[in-house]
Amino acid sequence: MEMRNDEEGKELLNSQAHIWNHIFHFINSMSLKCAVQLDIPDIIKNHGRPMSLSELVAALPTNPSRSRCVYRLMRILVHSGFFTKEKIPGTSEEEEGYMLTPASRLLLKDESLSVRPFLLAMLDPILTKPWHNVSEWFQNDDPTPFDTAHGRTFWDYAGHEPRLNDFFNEGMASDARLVTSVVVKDCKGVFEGLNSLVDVGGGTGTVAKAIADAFPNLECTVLDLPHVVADLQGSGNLKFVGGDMFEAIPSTDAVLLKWILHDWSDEESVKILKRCKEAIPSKGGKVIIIDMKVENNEKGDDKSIETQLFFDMLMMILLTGRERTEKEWAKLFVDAGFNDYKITPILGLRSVIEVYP
Ligand SMILES: C[S@@+](CC[C@H](N)C(=O)[O-])C[C@H]1O[C@@H](n2cnc3c(N)ncnc32)[C@H](O)[C@@H]1O
Ligand SMILES: O=c1cc(-c2ccc(O)cc2)oc2c(O)c(O)ccc12
Repeated sequence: MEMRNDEEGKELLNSQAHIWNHIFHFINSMSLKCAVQLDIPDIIKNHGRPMSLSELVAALPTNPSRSRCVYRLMRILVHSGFFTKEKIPGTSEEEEGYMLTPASRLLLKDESLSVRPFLLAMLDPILTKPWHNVSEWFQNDDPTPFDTAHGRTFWDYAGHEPRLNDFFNEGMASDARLVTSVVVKDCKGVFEGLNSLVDVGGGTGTVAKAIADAFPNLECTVLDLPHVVADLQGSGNLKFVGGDMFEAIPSTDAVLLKWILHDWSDEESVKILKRCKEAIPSKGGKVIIIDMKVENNEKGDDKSIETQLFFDMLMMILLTGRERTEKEWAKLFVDAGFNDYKITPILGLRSVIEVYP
């Protein structure tokens, strides 16, 4: 390629930088994974004041010859907003130490809304391997790149690999704590008047437990795959049932589907919704969906557009699912035989969608 004038030269350099930044994006994720595996966020938090590089190196289980490399790791993570550098009180003016930011606080081990389990799961070779099989999958007829990489479905793999199962269920539970705190506080009306609720694909029961506690007269049941609920004990108005939502859902006034339908294709989602319709009364029954409603928009700098595109790709690579616009949600409801729906945005991209028979 020949450079013809200044404008073209500038464009060429910008294009090269654009490609380099895309090629090297994984360095941000992997540097963060390394910091989390070394427990750097917890070490800095426990230090209680800005932590100098030498204090950090001394607290880490690393080879002493790596101290300059710790500096380089921290430098990229300061740049990407996971740590800041602040003056250390009581030291000479130049001395600076590392502090947490709101983002690295969400990576602490004992933070109730911690994203740590998801970070470790997402960047584990089990879940990064399928990304190397995407072009192969485009040319074969496997259900997902995950199947191409591992020879079985995500849910089957999770049932046989406790590490993935534990990270995944822990990650889901921390997200469930965040969403439930909002739903139980701001969407009380959604559950009022109901006597029973089945949380289908309710995982380890974080959401159902919070709802059961907030509404003591509501009988709550978690239905999930047998390996997920095997060791879980219900109490009071909460119980756990092992089963398959494609086969049957226990009769109930309302079914809750939180982060379920985006895991599945339209055909599979219609099947699930039909099972839900069979489980609820045709008068007064409803399905309560908590999921993303996305905009049909791939342009723009808005961070939330990037998040929705990432989630949509994640659903394509690991599962057979997708993120949906309001029009796409409405088509699912009609195809499953429902008559009406109401969407209430609750948290960022996520909404409560009440669907009526
Ligand atoms: C993305 S997670 C959502 C968990 C929970 N609803 C939440 O939002 O925290 C999907 C859940 O569906 C469950 N699941 C997958 N296939 C299922 C099936 N055939 N029947 C019942 N549950 C299933 C998984 O075990 C998992 O707990
Ligand atoms: O495999 C996943 C991961 C997530 C996920 C990752 C990171 C976060 O901060 C939040 C969520 O979410 C998933 C999900 O909602 C799902 O239905 C299936 C798989 C995953």
